[in-house]
Amino acid sequence: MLEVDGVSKRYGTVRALQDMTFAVRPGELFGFVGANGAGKTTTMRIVLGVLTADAGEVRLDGRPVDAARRRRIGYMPEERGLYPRMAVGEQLRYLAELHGLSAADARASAARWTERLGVATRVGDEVQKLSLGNQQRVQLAAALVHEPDVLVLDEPFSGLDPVAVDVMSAVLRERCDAGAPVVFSSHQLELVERLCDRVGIVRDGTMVVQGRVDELRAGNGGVVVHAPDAPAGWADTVPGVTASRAEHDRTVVTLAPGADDQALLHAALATGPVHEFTRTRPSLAELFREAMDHGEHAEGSAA
Ligand SMILES: Nc1ncnc2c1ncn2[C@@H]1O[C@H](COP(=O)(O)OP(=O)(O)OP(=O)(O)O)[C@@H](O)[C@H]1O
Repeated sequence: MLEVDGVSKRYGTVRALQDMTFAVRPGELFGFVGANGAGKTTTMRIVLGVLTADAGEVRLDGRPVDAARRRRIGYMPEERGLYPRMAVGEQLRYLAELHGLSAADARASAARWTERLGVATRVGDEVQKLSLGNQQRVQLAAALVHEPDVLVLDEPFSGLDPVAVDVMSAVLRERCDAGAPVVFSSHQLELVERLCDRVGIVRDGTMVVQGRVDELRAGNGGVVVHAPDAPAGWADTVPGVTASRAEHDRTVVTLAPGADDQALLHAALATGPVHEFTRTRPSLAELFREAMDHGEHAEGSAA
């Protein structure tokens, strides 16, 4: 389990992180989202020890992350950081050996990951000669080549074509299924929604929303009702309804988190026939916008 606990960080007068707190469990894919400058990269750099926190602690399996524990983390930094003039295979073997693998294991691991990530034919080429998307595949191979127990990836999907997105998604899911905690940042919210078990939304250096994707989406639900004989405002007095509006011949109702939709259904049926009663769920993008607008603290499920 990877825990970021009460981490704060300033760059001079800029407050980059304020009491940043979240945990990623073994076998969990955690999506880290937030506006530009929200503090995602700073958090990841602190996890990897590239930066030191002013306050708070990062723990791996309950213990502060020291040099030995840090070696168990696979990291894809935002600034990437491969050696442009070194050949792909040589670079991966070097990184694996740097993390303690024997020469034979490093060779086998580099071969396995370049094959898995579709860059096996490029092992002899300098990194700078690869397209950006292929460099990114190599960057993921670099994060994985020492067989880490934990993955921390800063925007691994940016700039990838749809096929590469599928490869990257499959590999991340695979590592999770093997029991690793995996955290990655992304601005591609549809992808995060589809891929992640849990998400955290960061605003101004603080985690403002976190929870299971399905629970967060279910918690703020709405209902579209088509009850043609219902009088205007029929839903307004139903318990649990926080807002309702007419949209063409439908009523669009917002329910409070956890409200019973059956009370609404009974109220609709009491007005006459009901031809449609559909639960709608906000997308992660809508939840994100809401979190940016309001910024209140909200917990989807216990962290
Ligand atoms: N080296 C630095 N010196 C001064 N301020 C910095 C430095 N690095 C980051 N910051 C500031 O810290 C805040 C958090 O930046 P950070 O890069 O962590 O955000 P981010 O969520 O990763 O953003 P993005 O989505 O744009 O990558 C921002 O206000 C940024 O301007």
